[in-house]
Amino acid sequence: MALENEYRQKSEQTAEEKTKKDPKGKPAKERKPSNNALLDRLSNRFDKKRVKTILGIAMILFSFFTFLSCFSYFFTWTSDQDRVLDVSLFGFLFDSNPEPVENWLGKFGAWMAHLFMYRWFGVSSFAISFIIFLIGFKWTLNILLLPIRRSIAVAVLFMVWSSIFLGYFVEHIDYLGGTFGFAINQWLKLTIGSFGSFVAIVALLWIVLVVLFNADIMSWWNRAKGAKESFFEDDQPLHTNMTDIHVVNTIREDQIRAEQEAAEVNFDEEEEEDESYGDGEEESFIVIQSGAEKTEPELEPEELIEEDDEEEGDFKVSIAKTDAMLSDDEFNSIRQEYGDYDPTLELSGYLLPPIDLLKDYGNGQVSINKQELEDNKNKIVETLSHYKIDIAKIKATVGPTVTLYEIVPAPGVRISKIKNLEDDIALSLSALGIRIIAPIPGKGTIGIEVPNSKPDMVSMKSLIASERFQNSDFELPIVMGKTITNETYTFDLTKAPHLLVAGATGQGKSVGLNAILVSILYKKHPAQVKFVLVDPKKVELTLYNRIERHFLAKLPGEEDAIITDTSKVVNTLNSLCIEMDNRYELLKEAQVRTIKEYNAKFIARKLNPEKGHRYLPYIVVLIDEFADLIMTAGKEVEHPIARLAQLARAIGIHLIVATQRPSVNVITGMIKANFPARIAFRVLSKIDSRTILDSSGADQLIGRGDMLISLGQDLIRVQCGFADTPEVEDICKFIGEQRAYPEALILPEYVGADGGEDRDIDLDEIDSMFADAARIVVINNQGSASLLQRKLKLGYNRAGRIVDQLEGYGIIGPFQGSKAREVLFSDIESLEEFLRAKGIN
Ligand SMILES: Nc1ncnc2c1ncn2[C@@H]1O[C@H](COP(=O)(O)OP(=O)(O)OP(=O)(O)O)[C@@H](O)[C@H]1O
Repeated sequence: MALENEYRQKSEQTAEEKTKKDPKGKPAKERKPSNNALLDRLSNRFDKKRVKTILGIAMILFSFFTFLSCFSYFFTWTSDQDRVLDVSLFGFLFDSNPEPVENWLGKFGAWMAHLFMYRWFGVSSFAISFIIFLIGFKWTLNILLLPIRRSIAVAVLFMVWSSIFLGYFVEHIDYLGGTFGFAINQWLKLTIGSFGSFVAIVALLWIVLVVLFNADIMSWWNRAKGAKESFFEDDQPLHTNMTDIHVVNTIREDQIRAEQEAAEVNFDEEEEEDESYGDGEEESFIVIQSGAEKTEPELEPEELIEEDDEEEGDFKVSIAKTDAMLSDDEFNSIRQEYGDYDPTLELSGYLLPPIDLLKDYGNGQVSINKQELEDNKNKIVETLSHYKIDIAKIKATVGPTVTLYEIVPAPGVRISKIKNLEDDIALSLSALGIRIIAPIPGKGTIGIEVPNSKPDMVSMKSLIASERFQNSDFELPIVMGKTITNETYTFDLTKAPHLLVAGATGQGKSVGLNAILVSILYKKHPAQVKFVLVDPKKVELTLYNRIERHFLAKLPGEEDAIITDTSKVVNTLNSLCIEMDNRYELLKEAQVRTIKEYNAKFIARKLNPEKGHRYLPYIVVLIDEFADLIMTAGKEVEHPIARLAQLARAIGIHLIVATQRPSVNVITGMIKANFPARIAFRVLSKIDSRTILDSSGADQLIGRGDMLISLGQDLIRVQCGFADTPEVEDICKFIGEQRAYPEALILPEYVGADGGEDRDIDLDEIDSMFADAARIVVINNQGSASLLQRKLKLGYNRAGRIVDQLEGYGIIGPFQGSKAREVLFSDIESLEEFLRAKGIN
């Protein structure tokens, strides 16, 4: 119905327009065309598209002309050269010599061929004809034979190179390398000699291949051995299978469509018989002549835009034409030209730090002291024999700092008996840091780890340069150190997915954190990963200030990216929670489950940036001195950390939390549950070791980078890689001096804690029993109104109000249905500190 009405309205409008026409049937505006209208029509006639088409035809002709004249040059140059040598085109075309030239395309052909073949690039100049033809063809027929920009780049670079190449080998045939190739070779041979020139030319070819195709020679060779592929498919190794791509960059697609539309407009214009009737708008419709009003049923009413009738009874209908569709080939060729999205493009010249910024400590080999091994073995066997434990077999594996003695006990020996002898064996070996692993998982032997008297240092250089690390295809590769069997220990932070690091002061924690950061810096581009660094000690991470605009993220309006102030930590963590929620929203819209899938889709241009999609870098949040933070900010930090730890793995936010004091009020159950991956440097007590690792062992480490890593399953003893502060400084300097983004990655704004959760609760309104109620819920570890009712003899309503206030202050968690509310303070001391800070008694 609505469509019918619309159609009727349009018919009426047309009738009105008809009455405006003069008796001869011409539209009123056409009767006296003003000068302006004429000008408009002229400019319409010579619009950009038409000029392009004309130029395109000229270019195609010219390309054929240059091709033929150059081709004929091979046969005619000997007789023509005298005449074209050193004369201008004009002088040559209008000289008085009546004798014809030999070139098949006359004087102009002879002159052009001489220019291309002799004066410019020799035979390689055919590339010029090819480029002109390609552009002409595109402009004329709007058909892309090959990706234009890429083809020009390929043609020009190869033209230059082959001209030099031919000039090197065949000096006496001028038209092979042209004057360009000849002159460059002259200069090269003079400067670096004949052999040097040859090497330079080969190197230049390599550079050209790398520049154009990011050439990986070996993979080409392998592919060449396999299937035969087309030239331009071959040279774009990054492209995914084109047929899989369903969405193209919409801006680009619209442009192409608009261009095609424009092309047809002009075409229609010429078809029209009475051009004086057409104005710019009318020209964009196909004109269908019909006998009478019968056309109506065949048209969608909304498509009918205008009727332009000259004679009564005749019915001329204009319909809006539908959008032109690209053929599959056209679509793919455009996409080929555009290529995948490259997140690193903005800093495309970025260089990863070179390995020589790191120092060698030792020769990277484990030094073996046979005498020591023998002595230790004897002492172990002796000690055990004192306790009547017989050994069937003993074997030693020497690591950088520790040697593992594997024992196969005689049948009938109880394993726990050996385990209990830890201290006795340590005494007999007079060594610290003996650890007994009974049994070694998956081996059926008992391990005794004994520190070497002269431990070897593991340099970060040897780890970074290791094949295992360099060949790893992890998303966030970390190389931590060497295991007891001297293997490089690497893991993927995204799989961890969060790390808890603990160790008493001076045991190598800061060095370990540097190893983590350095690993990522040696493998990742600034577009791929960002760090949020929290350093309450204010001195440990300041080195990384230099890479702020490359690798760091910060809150809007903040001066420093490295956070040293506790209150800012709370804001930053909450801001990260917002970023997490935003990222989940993006993932939902993209219908993917992880950041990896999301980025892959974005790179393949399947997600539209206009809809808020963007390439998502990983965010690594590193918090040093977590204990300090918990002491000052309490639950305010614990809460967002727990939230991030629970949810952030899929959207690429990974936490590394380090602490000197791994006590239970710092590493609470909530934190522990969400940090399955733990690294323990030496701690001072068994209890601390249990808190961090859920087992003892960290208290028996020897310090100086000796550590235990648990990524969820087994405990692995690793000697941490060492990179000294000046080395880290050099790496940061190297990165910092390169071109950077205008600023650090800006995190979403968060209305701070001072203005956040407890802002809407007025201190004056706080119940006089609030502090007591808070103590009761913390002591009883139960956040319920009924508890307060009972203990404080309160009415239901007042107890309910106090519970709301406790929640508002972050002392208890939100309402959880039938479950009791979670109490967010684990001990009364931290609550008292919190209450004092808030001025509540
Ligand atoms: N992997 C290692 N190899 C060799 N020596 C190391 C290693 N790690 C640490 N050390 C030595 O131990 C010293 C202290 O290390 P580090 O500064 O990392 O301790 P820390 O645990 O961070 O102490 P704090 O918590 O007080 O900052 C270093 O200066 C270095 O001499």
